[in-house]
Amino acid sequence: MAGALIVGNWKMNGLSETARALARAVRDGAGTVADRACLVLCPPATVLALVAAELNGSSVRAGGQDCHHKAEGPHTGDISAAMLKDAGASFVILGHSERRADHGETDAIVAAKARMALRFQLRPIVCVGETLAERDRGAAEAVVETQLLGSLPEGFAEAQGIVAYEPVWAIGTGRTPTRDEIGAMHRHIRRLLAEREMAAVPILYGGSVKPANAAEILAVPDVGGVLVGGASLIARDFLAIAAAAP
Ligand SMILES: O=C(CO)COP(=O)(O)O
Repeated sequence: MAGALIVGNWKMNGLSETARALARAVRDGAGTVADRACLVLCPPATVLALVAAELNGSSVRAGGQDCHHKAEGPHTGDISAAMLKDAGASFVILGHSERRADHGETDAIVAAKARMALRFQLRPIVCVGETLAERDRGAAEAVVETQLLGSLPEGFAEAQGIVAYEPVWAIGTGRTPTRDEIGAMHRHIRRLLAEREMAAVPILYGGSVKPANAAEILAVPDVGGVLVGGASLIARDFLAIAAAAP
């Protein structure tokens, strides 16, 4: 896979008709950015199979937003890595801050989920990021380091795992870190990965990425792509973000 990874996290948005139309519009526009970006759509699990069917035969891939840390069993309401794979996913977002906050996901659980993803040939996108309070007290790098080291399983780099840096205070707020702040954190993550022989792992930035700031963010050294929430629900905006890849 060459070029920047542009991943759309639809979160809890998308019924069949809108999901199908959005997937189709992204698929139809993907050709114009194929030379510099790889597109991935992560819809809710209920529409994953129909999104994957729309994307079939195109360069755009589908992904899940979470998977369980066990392979199968008595876990009412949960979705396994094998189910995501079966529905057409090739990626899965793990440890998103909304899940860490709403579902008490610890680093150890995120690592166990990532292990499942690897077992079922899904590329895990493991999210890390500090809160505003943590940044304000100068703990951002330490927090991200702890999350990173606790959340990545053995074999992560070999299975083409991906890390996403998403400062919690930038998600859905319209507020983004400066270029220097993004660069410093990505450099920090790059060094931590390199020390563990994971230098090739792509590092995405996420948090209020829009067409207006995408070019600036994607040009920051060590930014290998973006994880897009709100703007991924509008095909034109998502494709404009992809077109901003250098
Ligand atoms: O959480 C995000 C992607 O996973 C970012 O969301 P927004 O792009 O809506 O800020």
